[in-house]
Amino acid sequence: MVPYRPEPFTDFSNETNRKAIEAALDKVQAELGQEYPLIIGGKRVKTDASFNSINPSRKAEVIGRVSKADAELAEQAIQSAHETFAAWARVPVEQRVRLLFKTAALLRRRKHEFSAWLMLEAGKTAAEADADTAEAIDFMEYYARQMIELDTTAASRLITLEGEDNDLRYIPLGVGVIIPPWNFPLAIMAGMTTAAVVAGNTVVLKPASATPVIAARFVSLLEEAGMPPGVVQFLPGSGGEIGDLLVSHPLTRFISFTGSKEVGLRIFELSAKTAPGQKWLKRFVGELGGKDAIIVDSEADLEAAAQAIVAAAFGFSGQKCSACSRAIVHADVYDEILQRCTELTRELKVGAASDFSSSTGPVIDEAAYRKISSYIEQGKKECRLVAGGGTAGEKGYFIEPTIFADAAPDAVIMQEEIFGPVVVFCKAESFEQALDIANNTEYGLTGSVFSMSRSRLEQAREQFHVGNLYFNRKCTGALVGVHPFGGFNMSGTDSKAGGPDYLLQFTQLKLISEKL
Ligand SMILES: NC(=O)c1ccc[n+]([C@@H]2O[C@H](COP(=O)([O-])OP(=O)(O)OC[C@H]3O[C@@H](n4cnc5c(N)ncnc54)[C@H](O)[C@@H]3O)[C@@H](O)[C@H]2O)c1
Ligand SMILES: N[C@@H](CCC=O)C(=O)O
Repeated sequence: MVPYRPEPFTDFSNETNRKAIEAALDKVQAELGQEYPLIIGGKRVKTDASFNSINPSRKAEVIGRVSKADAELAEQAIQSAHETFAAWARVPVEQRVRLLFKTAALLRRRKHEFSAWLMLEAGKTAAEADADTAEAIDFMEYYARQMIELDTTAASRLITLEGEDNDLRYIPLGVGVIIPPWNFPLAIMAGMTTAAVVAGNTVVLKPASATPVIAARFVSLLEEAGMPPGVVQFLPGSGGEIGDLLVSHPLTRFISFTGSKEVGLRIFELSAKTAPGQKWLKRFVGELGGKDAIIVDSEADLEAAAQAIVAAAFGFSGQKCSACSRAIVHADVYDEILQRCTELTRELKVGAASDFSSSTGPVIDEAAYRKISSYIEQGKKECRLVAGGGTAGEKGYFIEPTIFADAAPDAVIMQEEIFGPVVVFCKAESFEQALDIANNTEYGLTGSVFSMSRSRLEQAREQFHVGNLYFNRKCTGALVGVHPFGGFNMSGTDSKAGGPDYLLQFTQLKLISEKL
């Protein structure tokens, strides 16, 4: 087994690669409109109730028609996962690990196809889609190795005592409910699902309603790689309709959620209640929102800072929990940075994600379009609009990359997660004040500091309270195994996805001691 290394990104300026993704787009385009049933116990279940997944770049285009689970089918899914758990938990680790290696290999061979699905269903440009697919591969490659590490080293960490044979092993928890977001609809969904599965759990996967087709295709890939029936139930449906049942069910042992603070808090509170017949404390793993800031010090590489702000603010139209939604800039360099960011932003082209000339695509759906548009109106009341602000909702959900300036630290658009292509500039009179402004939201996910001063970087290392802190680089783009990902406060339980401790959340430790 070779050491883990992150999957290289694809250079689409290379003609061969460009032709490959274009061919994949043609192939996927021809497969649009298919029906996607639920999968319970390995059986396909087609329901009368269904919903369409649409292309946010061309909202008249149906990506697929997806069956919709109701309470009865959610109950069946939990029961199926429960019935399968005993057998799956006994499958040797090397077989569970092999499932992830084989799935990663299948995905690697078909990565442009899956990236094409991401371009059409999630509105990701080729580069953003490729990064999402690469991260899905990385999660599986990394968690497979982590599971081997846990399984082979646990007992060796015990203090040996003469006259005793002591064994320590990581065993699974039970039935997990996996609830991923739509914004990394392959990577985060796959990472959450396969981490739980490789640890020996069985799961009910409720995909995000905006991106169920990519999830369906990933589950099929797991089956192709040899996953037994009943290990993963595929249960698309309204979170509002079946979410509470899944979360509060007595057979649910843990919930792994990635999404908004609002929904995450609801699930966290619900999971704390003990249902009749429940005989464990449910575990909640939650990765929630962010209001991430890039601080630019008076002594900084201003061009690098401006490039990073624009890339982190408008990549995937700002629809990343790690996005730079606040630029906190020292007064000495404020006007210069703002000017440069404005220039760079005006060079961006918003368009259909499958149009290779687009710098960024649409936002995900009507609700997001309306929410971001309302924040833009709020920003016009609170701040100075410097770039963008335009919207175009006729064909798709397009919003111009938007810059606001001169915000007060407690402005609404400086405090609340917008989750769109909007960045707000705020002036700081000192580095200390910049840190105070950066720390003054309820979140704590990512942040960056641009400074050439070692003492200020060290001050930020201690005082900038975020789970992923970057120096002199953008605040998005964590790599699996390199930048374990998760944050503080209302950004969640800091599960550190892609990190050495992540699998621990889906296992429990058993000690067996024998007197010799
Ligand atoms: N911290 C991270 O690692 C991370 C990563 C990606 C996204 N996010 C956050 O996710 C949010 C955007 O994603 P989103 O719009 O999908 O979030 P969301 O909270 O609207 O939905 C997340 C998931 O929860 C489901 N859901 C909705 N209501 C539910 C309910 N009542 N019960 C059970 N499930 C329910 C949705 O169908 C979806 O699958 C942003 O806040 C972003 O910051 C965080
Ligand atoms: N892990 C991703 C963000 C995931 C949330 O949307 C990054 O580091 O940019």
